[in-house]
Amino acid sequence: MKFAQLDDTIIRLQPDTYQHLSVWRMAARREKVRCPLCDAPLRLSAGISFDPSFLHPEDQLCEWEGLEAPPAELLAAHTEPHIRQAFSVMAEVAVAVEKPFTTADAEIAASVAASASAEAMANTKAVGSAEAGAGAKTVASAEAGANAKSVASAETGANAKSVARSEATAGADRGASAETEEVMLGSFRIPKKRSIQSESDVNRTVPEPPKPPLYRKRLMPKKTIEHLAVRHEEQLHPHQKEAVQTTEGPLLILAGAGSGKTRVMTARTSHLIRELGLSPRQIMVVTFTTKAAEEIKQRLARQLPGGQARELVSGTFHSIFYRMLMFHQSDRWDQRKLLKKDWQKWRLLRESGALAAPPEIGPRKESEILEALAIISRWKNEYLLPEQAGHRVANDDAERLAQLLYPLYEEAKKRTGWFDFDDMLIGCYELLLTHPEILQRYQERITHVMIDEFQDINRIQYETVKLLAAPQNNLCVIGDDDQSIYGFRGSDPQYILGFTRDFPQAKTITLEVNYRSRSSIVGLGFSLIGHNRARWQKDCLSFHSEEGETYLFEPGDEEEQAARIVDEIRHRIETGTPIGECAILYRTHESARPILEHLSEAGIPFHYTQEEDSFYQRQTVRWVLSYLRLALNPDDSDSLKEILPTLYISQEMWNALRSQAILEDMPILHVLPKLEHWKGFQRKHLQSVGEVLAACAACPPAQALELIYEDCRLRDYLKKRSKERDDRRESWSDELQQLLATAKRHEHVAGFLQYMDRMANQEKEWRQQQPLPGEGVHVLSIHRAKGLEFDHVFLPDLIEGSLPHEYALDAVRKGNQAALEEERRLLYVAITRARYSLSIGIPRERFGRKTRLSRFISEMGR
Ligand SMILES: Nc1ncnc2c1ncn2[C@@H]1O[C@H](COP(=O)(O)OP(=O)(O)OP(=O)(O)O)[C@@H](O)[C@H]1O
Repeated sequence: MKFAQLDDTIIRLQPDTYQHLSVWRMAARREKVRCPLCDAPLRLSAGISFDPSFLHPEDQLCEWEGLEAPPAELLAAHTEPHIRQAFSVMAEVAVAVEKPFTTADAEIAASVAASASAEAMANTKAVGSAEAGAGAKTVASAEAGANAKSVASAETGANAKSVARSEATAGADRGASAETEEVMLGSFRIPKKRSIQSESDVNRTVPEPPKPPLYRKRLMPKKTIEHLAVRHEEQLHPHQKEAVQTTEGPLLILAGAGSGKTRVMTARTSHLIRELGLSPRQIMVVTFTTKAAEEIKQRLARQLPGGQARELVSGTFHSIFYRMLMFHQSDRWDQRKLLKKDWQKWRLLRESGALAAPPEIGPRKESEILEALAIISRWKNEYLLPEQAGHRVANDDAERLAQLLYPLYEEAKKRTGWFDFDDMLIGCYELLLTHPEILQRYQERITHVMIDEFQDINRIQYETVKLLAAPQNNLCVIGDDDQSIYGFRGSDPQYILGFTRDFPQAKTITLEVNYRSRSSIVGLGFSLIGHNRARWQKDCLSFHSEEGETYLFEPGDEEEQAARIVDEIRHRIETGTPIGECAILYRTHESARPILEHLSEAGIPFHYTQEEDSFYQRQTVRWVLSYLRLALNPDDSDSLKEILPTLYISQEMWNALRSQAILEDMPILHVLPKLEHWKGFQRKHLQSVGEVLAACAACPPAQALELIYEDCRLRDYLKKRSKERDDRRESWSDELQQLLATAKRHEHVAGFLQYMDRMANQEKEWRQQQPLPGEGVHVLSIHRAKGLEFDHVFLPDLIEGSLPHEYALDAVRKGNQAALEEERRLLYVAITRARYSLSIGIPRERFGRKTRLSRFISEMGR
């Protein structure tokens, strides 16, 4: 149904009220949104492809379910003018669910409030609450009103001031002016300059209400794509067939996304064996992932008799090269000596004494060493040996450090027998180069080489392949320069772009028909990628004439974005989509967390490969949660111990503190300021921390967090710490905001803490227990999605700083466009994974800050 009751008010779902969806969703979670007829708690279902509605519980039959408009008699009981009603509803909901408005809500509320008469305002319930009207100054957002109110009601008058202060900072962050004097009106603050005394004044000064967020819009491609004119009855398009049947000499297959590379590779291998009589042992097929190699083998197994497919030399570069090394030099390449992780390399450097050797290195942070190791790895992939790298002109400090460390790292490995992945590539190349007899054996045995995803090859891989393929050079490379997304690992699209220079006799075949995606999806991808300069110009045709679904949606923030995606997935599953055909592809892991939490809450199984450390285990998150735990239990010594560094208390003081607590038989938090050791200002601060935490226990969790960030000075501490560590990413700030966003969904601190504990435990399960293939939604990074396809694809956070990523924007500011081109290719890969529908999320706020639309949106569509 399209309406519901929230306390005494009838709320209606129609385009001009959609901006309240996130608030109403939260009220619904607390069972405050009910059916006016049967009083059942209603769920808000607001996905992407359909308009929102309120739903009864599945087992509740009600004759109003599905009703579009409230019956007249119901409306008659709610006669307030629309504007006043909207204001009142928003104010009430904000207080009822203790959910501060987003900035967008606040702006709308402020302008709605200002456009109604002051008198009308005075009549609304929210106006006149003494504590809210305390005349707090300089708060820029309506959030502050709600906060000030709940803090005051928790009888922490002193804190109201500081919450207001912290909100002012947050408001200023989001671009609102914190300088303007304001007055309280209900839960809202209106700039004092805007008189609310007379209607005519109001009319003169009222700003236009901001554009309401877009619920959903069809995104049409800038460039129209033609459809394949002639449908071919056969399994292969004539160009695909030509690629399959061209078996002698070098061959470059330039293939657009979804144009059938995997199909061609399988058909070509099968053709070589079945038609030309080659043994599978003569064919080497290199794929980018082990999974892709397996897929080709499985497809071949269906076509070839008796286990022949298993004899094919196939796999990733690393796996094939490693097998060769093990065969010829097994003692040198013992797998137990493989440095798989960066921290192992760092430890090796540290323990070998390399870091202490040359004085130029000086004391270095772990992050600097790891950055230098990444540069070393890139150099090795480019086959730049230590001496050559040492002669390069270093671009920055990180490269200078890498130049110093490179020979030391190589020396340390040599001495101890350890090796890394890059050594395997170099090892194989040098083995073939220095042992002509071994090379000749391979050259005679392997007569045909095929390489998939050639756009992501690096120099050392390419040089090795050239050795193996010689002298016949039956080398078939397949790739799409537009899908080159591993620049940071030393891959370079220049190799695919320069293949015909290296092999002038090479034949080039272009596959231009996209068989995978519906036409508007193909069009969006093609329009976008056309903005890259460093690429082969290709035409693009769509096999399918149906348009498909391409949506932009604009949720208030990342939480609402996650809720919308999950509602849409639930709807798709209910209408028959297999669950494994839905995929959420993200640029960075921060985008995944709210989505995983919402999927978990909705009980929808998902596949997720954790690539980074757990959000819930990060130091900043642990500190914040420990503060909250201490607020609930001042005797929680583990939590106090955890936050000691943030209070500038050394571990030595810990014993004194514990003894004192036992002596005085008092909670440890209460003993804290009493120790004799403290200087005046420190004692004062510790005293205030105790008081603030006592107040936090009674606050809604979002307000409690604000108090901890500001009044316990956790934000100051984190800022200082990150400056000292020269941490340019400042990820702590995003972490604080993510916690705040999650806290806003909870009513009580205890409930929020329980939820976070549950998520932390579930996250461990997410890592270990994956649903069976096809039985879960896929949540994966765009990098990992390469080569895959799904019916419905969701792309969250298409905003500046996320995609394109901040580091690419930084590079652009320094005049380097290459990173931006790689970001564009990443988005191209993401778009072209979708068969039927593509939904792009643009949250208006993220991490509590206003966002800007990704520049890529206007490049691809309108
Ligand atoms: N000739 C064809 N007729 C019908 N369907 C085809 C044909 N060629 C390929 N397809 C289908 O198109 C889809 C994309 O094919 P495939 O995965 O081989 O493309 P790809 O070029 O490897 O894609 P990408 O590089 O984007 O990962 C698959 O579902 C495949 O079955």
